[in-house]
Amino acid sequence: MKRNDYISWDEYFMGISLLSAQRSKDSHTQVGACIVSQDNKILSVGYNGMPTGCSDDEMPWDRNGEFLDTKYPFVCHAELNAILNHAAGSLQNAKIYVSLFPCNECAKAIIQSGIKEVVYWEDKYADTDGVKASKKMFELTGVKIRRYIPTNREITIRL
Ligand SMILES: Nc1ccn([C@H]2C[C@H](O)[C@@H](COP(=O)(O)O)O2)c(=O)n1
Ligand SMILES: [Zn+2]
Repeated sequence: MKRNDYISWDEYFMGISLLSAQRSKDSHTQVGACIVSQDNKILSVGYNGMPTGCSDDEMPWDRNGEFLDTKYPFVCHAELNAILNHAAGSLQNAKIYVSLFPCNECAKAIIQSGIKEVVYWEDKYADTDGVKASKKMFELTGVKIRRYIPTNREITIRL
């Protein structure tokens, strides 16, 4: 008999986004992203981290202080990493599952890559101009945004 308590597509892809975030070295905010084709094939994943070749141990992870002493000018966002990690093929009409609503820079990359839907977990920076700009660009370009509705399903993975 077929089991019927399997996870939904949304749970599967948001789960992968949240799992990917666990790879982040950022102690304040860990972000994960999972890009999926129209027919629910996983195309790419990413998380926020320093650019390849920039040592996680040497780069700053601070939030405050002189700009160049903080993580902000250096860290590569989860969404951008997921887009760039997709080495081959097109992202046209794809969906992106993200654990945090995209900033304006990632929004531009999402739009330019052809992604047509953003499914997000959290929008904790909704009051910032960056996120307001993202929403304006998504609206103008017809990129659908949808908040993931938590199901409260618990899955234990013993590693
Ligand atoms: N949509 C986003 C927004 C932010 N990030 C990254 C960039 C930083 O590593 C971290 C935010 O740090 P905070 O200011 O909360 O200390 O999250 C991202 O990958 N995607
Ligand atoms: Zn971003």
